[in-house]
Amino acid sequence: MTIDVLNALRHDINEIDSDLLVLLAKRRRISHGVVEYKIANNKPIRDEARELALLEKLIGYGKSLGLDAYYVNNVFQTILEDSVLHQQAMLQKNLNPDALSETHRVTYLGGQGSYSQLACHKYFSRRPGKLVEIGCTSFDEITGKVENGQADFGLLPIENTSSGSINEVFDLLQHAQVSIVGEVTHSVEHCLLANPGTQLSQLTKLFAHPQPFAQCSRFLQGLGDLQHETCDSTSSALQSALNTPNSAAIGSAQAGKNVGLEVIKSNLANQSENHSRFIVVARKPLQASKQIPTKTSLIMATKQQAGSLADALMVFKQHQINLVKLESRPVPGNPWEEVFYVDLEANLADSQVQHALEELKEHTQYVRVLGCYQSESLQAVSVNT
Ligand SMILES: O=C(O)C(=O)C[C@]1(C(=O)O)C=C[C@@H](O)C=C1
Repeated sequence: MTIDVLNALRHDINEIDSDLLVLLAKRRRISHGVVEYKIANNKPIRDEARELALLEKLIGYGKSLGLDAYYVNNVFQTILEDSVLHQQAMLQKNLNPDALSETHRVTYLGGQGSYSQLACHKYFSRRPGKLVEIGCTSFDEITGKVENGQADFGLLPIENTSSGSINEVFDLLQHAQVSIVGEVTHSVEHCLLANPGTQLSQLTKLFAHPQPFAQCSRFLQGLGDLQHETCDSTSSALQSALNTPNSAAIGSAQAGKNVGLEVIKSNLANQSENHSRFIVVARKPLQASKQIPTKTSLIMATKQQAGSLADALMVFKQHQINLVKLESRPVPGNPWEEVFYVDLEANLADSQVQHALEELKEHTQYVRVLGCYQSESLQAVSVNT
């Protein structure tokens, strides 16, 4: 085969790929039309029976074209996830027209290439409008900018599959005057990034935010005696590595590429599936539609008596509310007192949630709702392939 033949084949592939994109954009536009029907008829956005029927039909058709079921299923699950999340975001915009304006001023930790920036792009890609990004160097600064109106939204990492809950953010939520209005999960693929030509064996110093250090602890133990320097954010770690000979930073491959650092080792995280969940906060709460899956987050301090936490949790059971997260944190200045962070798989507007909150008062010193928001963890429908 000559190079001309290869070029001709690549040209054909390019054309097909462009056609696929045109069709995907067209599909998305049509699904936006479906939202209007669902809003007008008060129907849930997600229709799992329709998704199942669609996937089964496509898998069958794919087989007749020589495409295996696994491949077809994967491609269309991705398309459906995009479709559902887009529709849900549209519905939320429809419900909160003033809060979700044409320009979103968003503040997050770090700058170019930080994981928070990647998560911010993912979240706002489904919420059309001009994005004005404001990088910060601490979580306090993020909530501060939201509180004083310099930013409309703030993005805070709250938990990670390798390192667990991010306590600093939970503690901040005790006093910050913000509401949780959304969440986004982003996969975090840590790499060791160094100036081009640097070998692993030459490294004497490592820069990273405390979170990547914690999430890659097993890999780092195996590296021996390297000096660790903690940085405010992954972006500042990258800059430090860039300016320090025989050093490296922990960050994403994309972030390294943006600033001219090379990947010298990838897949560093303790868990192969390393994901971070971020919450999106705003000054005022947003209304969350009952047509989409939602979470309600709250903080409560139980009474200082035996069994009060169990009694409080029983309230959720009695009202058949699924509790998906429970985290305890000390109260600053009050030794041995704890507050509990609770995520419920429910909508604040549901009557059973309202009743539960009322009953909860009997077993707690205080309860504060942090927000009710669209849950972005979508469970894919399961198809027999
Ligand atoms: O058919 C619908 O009801 C749609 O909203 C479209 C669509 C899709 O993209 O195919 C999206 C969401 C539903 O869960 C099912 C299907």
